[in-house]
Amino acid sequence: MANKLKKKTPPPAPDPAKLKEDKEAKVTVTEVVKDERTTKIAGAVSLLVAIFLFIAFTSYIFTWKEDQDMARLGVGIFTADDVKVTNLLGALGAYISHTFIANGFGLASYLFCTFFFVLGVNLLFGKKVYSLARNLRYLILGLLVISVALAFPTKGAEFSWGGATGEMMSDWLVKVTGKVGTTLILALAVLSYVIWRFNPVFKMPQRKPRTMKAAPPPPAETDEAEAEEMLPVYPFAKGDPGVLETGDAVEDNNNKLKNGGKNISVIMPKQQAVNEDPMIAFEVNEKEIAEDAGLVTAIPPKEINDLYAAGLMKEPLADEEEPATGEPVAEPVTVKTPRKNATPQDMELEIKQTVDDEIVDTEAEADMEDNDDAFDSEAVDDAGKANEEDEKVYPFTNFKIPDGDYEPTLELRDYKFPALDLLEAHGSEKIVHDPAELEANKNQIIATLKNYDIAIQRIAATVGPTVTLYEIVPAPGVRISRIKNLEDDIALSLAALGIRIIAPIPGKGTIGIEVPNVRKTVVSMKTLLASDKFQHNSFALPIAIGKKIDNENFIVDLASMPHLLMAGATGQGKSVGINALLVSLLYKKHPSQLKFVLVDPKKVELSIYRVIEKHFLAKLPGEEESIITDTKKVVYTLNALCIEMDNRYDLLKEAGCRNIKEYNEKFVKRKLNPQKGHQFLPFIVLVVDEFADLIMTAGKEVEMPIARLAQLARAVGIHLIIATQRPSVNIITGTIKANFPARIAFKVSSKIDSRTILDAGGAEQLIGKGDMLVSYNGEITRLQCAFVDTPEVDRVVDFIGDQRGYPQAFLLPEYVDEKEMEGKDFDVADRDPLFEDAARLIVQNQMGSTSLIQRRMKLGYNRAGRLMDQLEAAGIVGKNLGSKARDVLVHSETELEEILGGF
Ligand SMILES: Nc1ncnc2c1ncn2[C@@H]1O[C@H](COP(=O)(O)OP(=O)(O)OP(=O)(O)O)[C@@H](O)[C@H]1O
Repeated sequence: MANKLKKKTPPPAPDPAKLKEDKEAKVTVTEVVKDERTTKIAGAVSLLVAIFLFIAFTSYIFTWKEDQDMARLGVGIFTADDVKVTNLLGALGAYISHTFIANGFGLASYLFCTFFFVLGVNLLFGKKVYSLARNLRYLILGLLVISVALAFPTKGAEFSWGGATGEMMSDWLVKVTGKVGTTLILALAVLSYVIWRFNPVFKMPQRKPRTMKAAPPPPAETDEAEAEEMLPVYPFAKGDPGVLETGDAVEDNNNKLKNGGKNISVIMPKQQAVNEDPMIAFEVNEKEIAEDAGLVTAIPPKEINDLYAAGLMKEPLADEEEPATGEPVAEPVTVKTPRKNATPQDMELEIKQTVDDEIVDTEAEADMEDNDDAFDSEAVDDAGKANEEDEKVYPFTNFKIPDGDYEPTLELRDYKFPALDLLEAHGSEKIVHDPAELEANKNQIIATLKNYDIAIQRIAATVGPTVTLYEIVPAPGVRISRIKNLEDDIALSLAALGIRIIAPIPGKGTIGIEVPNVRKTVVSMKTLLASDKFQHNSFALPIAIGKKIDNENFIVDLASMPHLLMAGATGQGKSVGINALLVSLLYKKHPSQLKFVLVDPKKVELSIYRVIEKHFLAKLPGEEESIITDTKKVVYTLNALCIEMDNRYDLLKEAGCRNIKEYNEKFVKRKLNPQKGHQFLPFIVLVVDEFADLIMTAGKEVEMPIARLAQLARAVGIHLIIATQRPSVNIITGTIKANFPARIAFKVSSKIDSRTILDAGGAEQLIGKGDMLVSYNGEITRLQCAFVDTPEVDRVVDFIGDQRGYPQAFLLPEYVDEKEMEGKDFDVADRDPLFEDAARLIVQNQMGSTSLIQRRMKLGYNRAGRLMDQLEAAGIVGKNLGSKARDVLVHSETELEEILGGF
């Protein structure tokens, strides 16, 4: 040691000339002003001024009497010899307080403290923590309103509550409007100021959330500053919505967090808050976070026990369970906040742009009305004036119909599409942001990870209607599987049900943690249907299902799905989901284009649609009820649908078309002869509300036709929506599953059920009430299902049902149970009831073709073949000639009537 000390030689003295030269070259006044330290010092000074004013003013309230004589000396107070002031801040405090309070604005002068505080914080932290412009507006208006409001009722009092300015303005007001007028004006002004400044959401202090709706309405010319006013507010930063930095403890009652927010900066990106889908970027100061690591242990043992009891401890998801959250809508855009004196700890404003652009702000709601009109009139226009234009785009069919072409809607040409105002917005359409909740969850996630020595680079949040997605970018070298294995720990530390970890989010290189929001937002059907994506798409069967986490509307084409399997435990939103699908189709399709076959073993869920029987429903010939509830009838109906499918395939084959779209186009262009059985083919959507019930009672009899339809019916425009409460393997068999690539899972009771429906876990962790996972196109997306209430559906179907419909429901082909017909084939007495009709058809057309009977009489192949055999036996047609049509032996109808009369 001694040696070392000895060896240590003093550094060589710097060359003074050189030093001088350097200094002169580097330091300029501008640089001093721009220097980060100068700004920080200015910030500190400003904060000091705020504190100084606060103490001086407060002290003045108690000492003004003693000090007022001194204060009246003006600046002389600083030079007079015998000055004795009692203000805590001495002569300066007394003088300034007197100037601000007595000569100025009375107690409203406290607003100056907030102004300097805001200025100080902004300068000190080198960023726009609070909006200065907004505070300036609050200050100016507050000074005017508060000073007059205080001066008026306290006129004549010893203490100058409203200051000289307040008194002067109050006197003037009294002179102009009288005492009563002044009272009213002031009451109004104070009320308006309070509403503007502390808006009504502050009435709920238990959570202190702030919705977008709660933001003050922006003035006509919305600028950046105004936009900021719509940002959420931190509880402790009351009145300074938007941004938080270095907050003290953010305490969330639900999460029992203590001391969560220190040294973490949060920026609420204003642009997104105004639009929708805010991406809230948290920047993490890792060094300091280490101190927060103890947070997890802050959960009391009792709560941990509760969480165990609530079943929160669960196995981590297996690899193949990891679902994709939505399509990669747009890559996050990173915008460096333009500001001076950037330091390594500086924040970045990360904005995740979304595709969708409606909802969330109040403006969108106002637009809704316009959308209603546009949507409505467009549909009615298209339907009603179809033949007034030379060439028109047929409503929602996506092909053009020139003059002279067949118009399928002609029979119901006055049909009016339901208007959007039949639906409700369901109160809050606004995504609720609770910054305290976000902050607390973020801190918990970081702290939990930190506990396991997992460092992260960044964490960002996307607030959805039901859940918030926290995206984590782990530090280089961190194994993803480690984070995945912490699912239970994170769920435990957040004390919330329904947490899912997606590691990694496909295509993004981040890890997602979905945490349910404390306050959830209802996604109304109305918003979805009013959206541009729904109104202007080229889908054959557009269905609005719900909203993704990033608030993008999930609107897809049922025709390309092409069938949908829905499962979910009872009470989790299945029926609402089915109604949402049906209502979206009713809003987009003309009765000539779409028919529903509704199967409802529960007998109550779909009966509401009975009133649209003559417009949109299909049923078996001779049936009273159009909603099928009886299992036997369901079997008949499914088989009838199979016959319809076969018949349609025959038609398509004959027309040389590959699918229903080509066929209908050809038919509309009058290239197909209706005399040969051709007709415009509407889409048919089969909806089964409780599939499990059917399988239990009819088993294979139901499963087989369903599987057949699912395999083949797509090209001929028959689509299936099958829902079940019990997604067990004996209900959703391999055959069914294989043919339903698109599946929806509402909350289910077990992971096994989730695997049965989605081939992946996750649905057991949903939170119910329309929270769902959709497996579509190989991706699993979490959605909040659109909500449409029964009264709304009632209004829509009544609106349709009140209009003129077809004379009867769309008739499906008749199905006769083969077993019932056995042994009756050639018994003349037991001849098929349709024998005479078939005979007339054959004689009229002079064509002994089984497929003609099949198509025109809407019969299955077997029954048509049997009829043909009976016709042969009766001598009406000749022998079977293989692929060629049989000879017709009766050449006129008179001759036929004679033969028939003889039987
Ligand atoms: N998308 C949604 N948004 C908000 N709340 C919903 C949503 N879907 C369902 N709910 C709530 O959940 C309740 C139950 O929904 P629903 O009747 O659709 O359940 P279900 O799964 O069909 O039940 P069941 O199988 O017993 O008929 C509804 O009354 C509603 O309050």
